[in-house]
Amino acid sequence: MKVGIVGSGFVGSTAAYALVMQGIGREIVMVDLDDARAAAEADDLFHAVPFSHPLTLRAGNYSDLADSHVVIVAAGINQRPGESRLKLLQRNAQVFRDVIPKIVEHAPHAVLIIATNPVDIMTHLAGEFALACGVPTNRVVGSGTMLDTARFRTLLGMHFGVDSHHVHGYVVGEHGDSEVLSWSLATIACLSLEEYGEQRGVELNDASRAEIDDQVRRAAYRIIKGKGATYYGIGSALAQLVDVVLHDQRSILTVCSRIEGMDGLPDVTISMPHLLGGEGVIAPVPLDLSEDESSALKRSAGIIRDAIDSIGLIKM
Ligand SMILES: NC(=O)C1=CN([C@@H]2O[C@H](COP(=O)(O)OP(=O)(O)OC[C@H]3O[C@@H](n4cnc5c(N)ncnc54)[C@H](O)[C@@H]3O)[C@@H](O)[C@H]2O)C=CC1
Ligand SMILES: CC(=O)C(=O)O
Repeated sequence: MKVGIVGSGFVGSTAAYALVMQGIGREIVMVDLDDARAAAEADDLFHAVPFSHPLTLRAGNYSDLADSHVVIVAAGINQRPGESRLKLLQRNAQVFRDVIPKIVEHAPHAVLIIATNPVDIMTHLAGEFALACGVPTNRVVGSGTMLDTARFRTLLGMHFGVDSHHVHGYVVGEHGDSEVLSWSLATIACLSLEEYGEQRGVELNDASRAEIDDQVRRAAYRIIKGKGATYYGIGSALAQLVDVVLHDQRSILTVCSRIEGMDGLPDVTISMPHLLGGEGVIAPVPLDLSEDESSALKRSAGIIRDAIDSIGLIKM
């Protein structure tokens, strides 16, 4: 099972590392505008194989992506400290005009997993470019709010003293400043957070909610200020997505995909829980959000829609 990675910087190479460590896939090909960087990352990663799982890993060009089952796209620029993801839009849209048609030309049957920011809009663009080349939009999936959901679950787990694997709760909407934490639906052991907290004697007051909200929403800003980039969380999320596709796992994850006409949202690519399998998106799963969360989701969808409109018609 072959996995391509286009954009072999921090995110692309950390995703490759997570694949190697977990033995996901049998062959990995790393592509980058900067050939020397892709070659160096591939060499370094290949030396981890004897300590993990047998697979082959090498740098290549677009034609080497032929027969890939999945291609991760992490090409483009990253935020500078203090910069929002939306600020990257024009420059990364230009990168996608270059890379998506080349990927689709050489790997027409692959599921594309998009990580480049702003990921909702880049996934929308990738979907349009791919569709123009005959690839259905269900095969274009963005990592969306998988990372934000992981951050939310981690912090709730810490607050309540529970392993985050046993905390269920989603972040939906934009992977960005307007994202929506679905507090009203979060559960531990099938109990609402309030019920679980009451049982265990752990209070969840307005101040702790605000603190968790800030820690989730502003996580990337803080990490980028401290070390220039985030990559371990997203690398792990991307590896999970590859695993889901390669093994047709039918998992439910908060990826982003193009959603047309759901719950009064505009035609937009946005993160919601989605059922995912070997061909990418099977279906989004609408949530019964509270009134406030539902309004916040509509607002978030409007921000994504405006950003899509701001780059004008798709031209390749
Ligand atoms: N979706 C998410 O949750 C996350 C997304 N990101 C995003 O991932 C992207 C990559 O971030 P990093 O890996 O940290 O950046 P990086 O700068 O380390 O790597 C980006 C790579 O893309 C390559 N590249 C640029 N233009 C290209 C082109 N036309 N064709 C092929 N390769 C090209 C560059 O040479 C570079 O190696 C950024 O947009 C960042 O914001 C980062 C973290 C989380
Ligand atoms: C950079 C980014 O999108 C994140 O860490 O959430």
